[in-house]
Amino acid sequence: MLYQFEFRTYQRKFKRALQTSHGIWQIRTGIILKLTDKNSQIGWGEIAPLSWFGSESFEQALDFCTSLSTHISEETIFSISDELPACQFGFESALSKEINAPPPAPPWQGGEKKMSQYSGLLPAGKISLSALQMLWKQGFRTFKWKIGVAVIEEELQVFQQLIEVMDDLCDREKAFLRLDANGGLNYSQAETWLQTCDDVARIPNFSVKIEFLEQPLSVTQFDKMLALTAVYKTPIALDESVANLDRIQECYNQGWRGIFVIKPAIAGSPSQLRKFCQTHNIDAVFSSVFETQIGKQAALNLATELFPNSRALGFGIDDWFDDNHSILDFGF
Ligand SMILES: O=C(O)CCC(=O)c1ccccc1C(=O)O
Ligand SMILES: [Mg+2]
Repeated sequence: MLYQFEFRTYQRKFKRALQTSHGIWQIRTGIILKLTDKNSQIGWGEIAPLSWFGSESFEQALDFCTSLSTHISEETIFSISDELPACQFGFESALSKEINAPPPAPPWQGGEKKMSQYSGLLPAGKISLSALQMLWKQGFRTFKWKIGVAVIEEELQVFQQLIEVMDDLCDREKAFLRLDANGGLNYSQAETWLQTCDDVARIPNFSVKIEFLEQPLSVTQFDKMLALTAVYKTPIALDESVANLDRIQECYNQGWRGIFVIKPAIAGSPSQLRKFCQTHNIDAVFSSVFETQIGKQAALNLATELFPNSRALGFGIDDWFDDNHSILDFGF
């Protein structure tokens, strides 16, 4: 079967630039795909590359889309190179036709998931304290905070304030905090953070649980992260190290049984990812790459299918964009 293929690029501006240990990110660029079959049935997909994470770049994805003809087959889609994982995701999602019209309803308006099933993303630094209050009011009870951005002494201080504020907000319920270093710590800093988190777990009557430390060290230091899991109680989650399915498989084969952060939009072919997750019992956290509702819906559908009762979903990022200063033209 041949599909008529059309695409549009988009640009979305962050309200406040995303700061990670990789640097500062101001604008999210991506591509919306539209496939129309011979019965005029439409499937939508999204390519949201993250080149600093190891996926193809926006330019490479755009070159690929431009190189295709206006009518493409399933064979073309299922033979997209593994070098283009975000394209594999976008085209396969469009093929599945599960997303009917852009933009699909936000998941929390559909009623199938509550805010408490998402993790809200806090900005790096002290401003996280006011962001926490806002996200708490919206119903989030799991939060992720970026570390490895400022000097460690400063971040440890904000961390103590953050968990105190969280504990004060808790009324019999529990709250969870994830720390994401984006590979920006050295070994001794990683030890300091893990020890600090282990200490939090021993505070009597404390309502805040440190769920995990995400990607403390760089991708090249897999063995060291594996070693750290044997020393500290606080779990470690790999993110950059498992950016695509090949890397997920590699880390699994090298003995990783800690948490895997899966970002479906850059992980590669969803059908291959499905196969892997169905044959290996992994502890997974699904996470956003700041895709639009189209990619997000496809990613969440996969997450819910594969891990129906999993950890909070890392898709609590809706407040991050300023769409009055964005170019989002889905009017095909
Ligand atoms: O995972 C989440 O909760 C939010 C998404 C997130 O942190 C993220 C978003 C875009 C790029 C990288 C990352 C990351 O996890 O490092
Ligand atoms: Mg991360």
